[in-house]
Amino acid sequence: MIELYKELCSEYPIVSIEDPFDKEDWEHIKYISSLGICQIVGDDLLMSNAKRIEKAIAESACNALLLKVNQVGTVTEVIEVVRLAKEAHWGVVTSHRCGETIDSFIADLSVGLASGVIKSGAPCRGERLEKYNQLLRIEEELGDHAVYAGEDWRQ
Ligand SMILES: O=C(O)[C@@H](CO)OP(=O)(O)O
Repeated sequence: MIELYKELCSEYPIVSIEDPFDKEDWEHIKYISSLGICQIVGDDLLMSNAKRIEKAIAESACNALLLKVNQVGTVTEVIEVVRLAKEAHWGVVTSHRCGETIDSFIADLSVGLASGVIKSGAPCRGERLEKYNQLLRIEEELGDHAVYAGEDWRQ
Protein backbone atom coordinates (compact mmCIF):
# COMPACT_ATOMS: atom_id res chain seq x y z
CA MET A 1 0.00 0.00 0.00
CA ILE A 2 2.85 2.38 0.82
CA GLU A 3 4.36 1.70 -2.60
CA LEU A 4 1.03 2.54 -4.22
CA TYR A 5 0.78 5.84 -2.30
CA LYS A 6 4.34 6.70 -3.34
CA GLU A 7 3.60 5.92 -6.97
CA LEU A 8 0.35 7.93 -6.97
CA CYS A 9 2.01 10.93 -5.31
CA SER A 10 4.84 10.96 -7.81
CA GLU A 11 2.56 10.53 -10.84
CA TYR A 12 -0.22 12.93 -9.86
CA PRO A 13 -0.34 16.32 -8.11
CA ILE A 14 -1.59 14.85 -4.83
CA VAL A 15 -0.87 17.22 -1.94
CA SER A 16 -2.76 15.56 0.91
CA ILE A 17 -3.95 12.12 2.01
CA GLU A 18 -6.43 11.58 4.83
CA ASP A 19 -6.17 8.45 7.02
CA PRO A 20 -3.89 6.45 4.72
CA PHE A 21 -4.21 3.41 6.99
CA ASP A 22 -6.48 2.04 9.70
CA LYS A 23 -6.88 4.43 12.63
CA GLU A 24 -4.97 2.12 14.97
CA ASP A 25 -2.17 1.36 12.52
CA TRP A 26 0.17 3.96 14.00
CA GLU A 27 3.26 2.17 12.71
CA HIS A 28 2.41 2.58 9.01
CA ILE A 29 0.94 6.06 9.41
CA LYS A 30 4.17 7.15 11.11
CA TYR A 31 6.21 5.58 8.36
CA ILE A 32 4.33 7.22 5.50
CA SER A 33 4.48 10.60 7.28
CA SER A 34 8.24 10.24 7.63
CA LEU A 35 8.55 9.95 3.83
CA GLY A 36 7.36 13.55 3.37
CA ILE A 37 5.58 12.72 0.10
CA CYS A 38 2.54 14.83 0.95
CA GLN A 39 0.47 16.14 3.83
CA ILE A 40 -0.89 13.30 5.98
CA VAL A 41 -4.18 14.25 7.64
CA GLY A 42 -5.46 12.47 10.73
CA ASP A 43 -9.22 12.05 10.75
CA ASP A 44 -10.22 8.75 12.38
CA LEU A 45 -6.63 8.53 13.63
CA LEU A 46 -7.14 11.61 15.80
CA MET A 47 -10.92 11.82 16.23
CA SER A 48 -10.30 15.55 16.92
CA ASN A 49 -9.34 14.33 20.40
CA ALA A 50 -6.70 16.30 22.34
CA LYS A 51 -5.07 13.17 23.83
CA ARG A 52 -4.75 11.45 20.45
CA ILE A 53 -3.48 14.70 18.87
CA GLU A 54 -0.83 15.03 21.60
CA LYS A 55 0.22 11.40 21.03
CA ALA A 56 0.37 11.92 17.24
CA ILE A 57 2.47 15.07 17.69
CA ALA A 58 4.85 13.29 20.08
CA GLU A 59 5.21 10.35 17.67
CA SER A 60 5.22 12.42 14.44
CA ALA A 61 2.36 10.25 13.23
CA CYS A 62 0.86 12.79 10.83
CA ASN A 63 1.15 16.48 10.05
CA ALA A 64 -2.40 17.77 9.79
CA LEU A 65 -5.57 17.70 11.86
CA LEU A 66 -9.00 17.05 10.40
CA LEU A 67 -11.10 19.24 12.64
CA LYS A 68 -14.66 18.11 13.31
CA VAL A 69 -16.25 20.57 15.69
CA ASN A 70 -18.92 18.29 17.14
CA GLN A 71 -16.31 15.58 17.74
CA VAL A 72 -14.27 17.98 19.84
CA GLY A 73 -17.26 19.17 21.81
CA THR A 74 -17.12 22.89 22.48
CA VAL A 75 -15.75 25.85 20.52
CA THR A 76 -13.34 26.55 23.41
CA GLU A 77 -11.93 23.02 23.05
CA VAL A 78 -11.78 23.49 19.26
CA ILE A 79 -9.57 26.56 19.74
CA GLU A 80 -7.37 24.51 22.08
CA VAL A 81 -6.87 21.57 19.66
CA VAL A 82 -6.18 23.98 16.78
CA ARG A 83 -3.58 25.69 18.98
CA LEU A 84 -1.97 22.28 19.65
CA ALA A 85 -1.89 21.48 15.94
CA LYS A 86 -0.50 24.86 14.93
CA GLU A 87 2.20 24.79 17.60
CA ALA A 88 3.33 21.51 16.05
CA HIS A 89 3.39 23.23 12.62
CA TRP A 90 0.59 20.98 11.42
CA GLY A 91 -2.00 21.87 8.81
CA VAL A 92 -5.62 22.18 9.94
CA VAL A 93 -8.54 21.07 7.75
CA THR A 94 -11.89 22.26 9.07
CA SER A 95 -14.36 19.55 8.12
CA HIS A 96 -18.06 19.04 7.66
CA ARG A 97 -19.75 15.85 8.85
CA CYS A 98 -22.01 13.28 7.23
CA GLY A 99 -25.62 14.30 7.70
CA GLU A 100 -24.81 18.02 7.54
CA THR A 101 -27.41 20.79 7.58
CA ILE A 102 -27.18 24.06 5.61
CA ASP A 103 -25.56 25.72 8.64
CA SER A 104 -22.42 27.46 7.39
CA PHE A 105 -20.69 27.97 10.75
CA ILE A 106 -17.60 25.94 9.81
CA ALA A 107 -16.83 28.40 6.98
CA ASP A 108 -16.64 31.27 9.49
CA LEU A 109 -14.73 29.08 11.94
CA SER A 110 -12.23 28.05 9.29
CA VAL A 111 -11.50 31.68 8.40
CA GLY A 112 -11.54 32.81 12.04
CA LEU A 113 -9.03 30.16 13.07
CA ALA A 114 -7.02 30.60 9.86
CA SER A 115 -7.23 26.87 9.33
CA GLY A 116 -6.25 27.39 5.71
CA VAL A 117 -8.25 24.46 4.35
CA ILE A 118 -11.90 23.48 4.54
CA LYS A 119 -13.40 20.12 3.61
CA SER A 120 -17.03 20.32 2.65
CA GLY A 121 -17.28 17.81 -0.16
CA ALA A 122 -17.88 18.23 -3.87
CA PRO A 123 -19.73 21.42 -4.83
CA CYS A 124 -23.24 20.02 -4.99
CA ARG A 125 -26.24 20.00 -2.64
CA GLY A 126 -27.26 22.87 -0.38
CA GLU A 127 -25.53 21.72 2.79
CA ARG A 128 -22.16 21.69 1.00
CA LEU A 129 -22.60 24.76 -1.20
CA GLU A 130 -23.70 26.86 1.76
CA LYS A 131 -20.19 26.55 3.27
CA TYR A 132 -18.53 27.59 -0.01
CA ASN A 133 -21.04 30.41 -0.52
CA GLN A 134 -20.28 31.71 2.96
CA LEU A 135 -16.56 31.71 2.12
CA LEU A 136 -17.38 33.80 -0.98
CA ARG A 137 -19.42 36.20 1.17
CA ILE A 138 -16.50 36.51 3.63
CA GLU A 139 -14.11 37.16 0.74
CA GLU A 140 -16.45 39.85 -0.59
CA GLU A 141 -16.64 41.49 2.84
CA LEU A 142 -12.86 41.44 3.24
CA GLY A 143 -12.33 43.02 -0.17
CA ASP A 144 -8.64 43.72 -0.79
CA HIS A 145 -7.75 42.17 2.58
CA ALA A 146 -8.79 38.71 1.36
CA VAL A 147 -5.74 36.69 0.39
CA TYR A 148 -5.82 33.50 -1.65
CA ALA A 149 -3.15 31.26 -0.15
CA GLY A 150 -2.51 29.32 -3.38
CA GLU A 151 0.83 27.52 -3.20
CA ASP A 152 1.24 28.73 0.40
CA TRP A 153 -1.81 26.79 1.60
CA ARG A 154 0.25 25.07 4.33
CA GLN A 155 1.49 28.34 5.88
O1 LIG B 1 -15.60 11.25 6.07
C1 LIG B 1 -15.56 12.29 6.71
O2 LIG B 1 -14.53 12.86 6.99
C2 LIG B 1 -16.84 12.88 7.23
C3 LIG B 1 -17.56 13.73 6.22
O3 LIG B 1 -17.03 13.75 4.96
O4 LIG B 1 -17.64 11.87 7.64
P1 LIG B 1 -18.12 11.60 9.13
O5 LIG B 1 -19.10 12.63 9.54
O6 LIG B 1 -18.71 10.25 8.97
O7 LIG B 1 -16.94 11.56 10.04
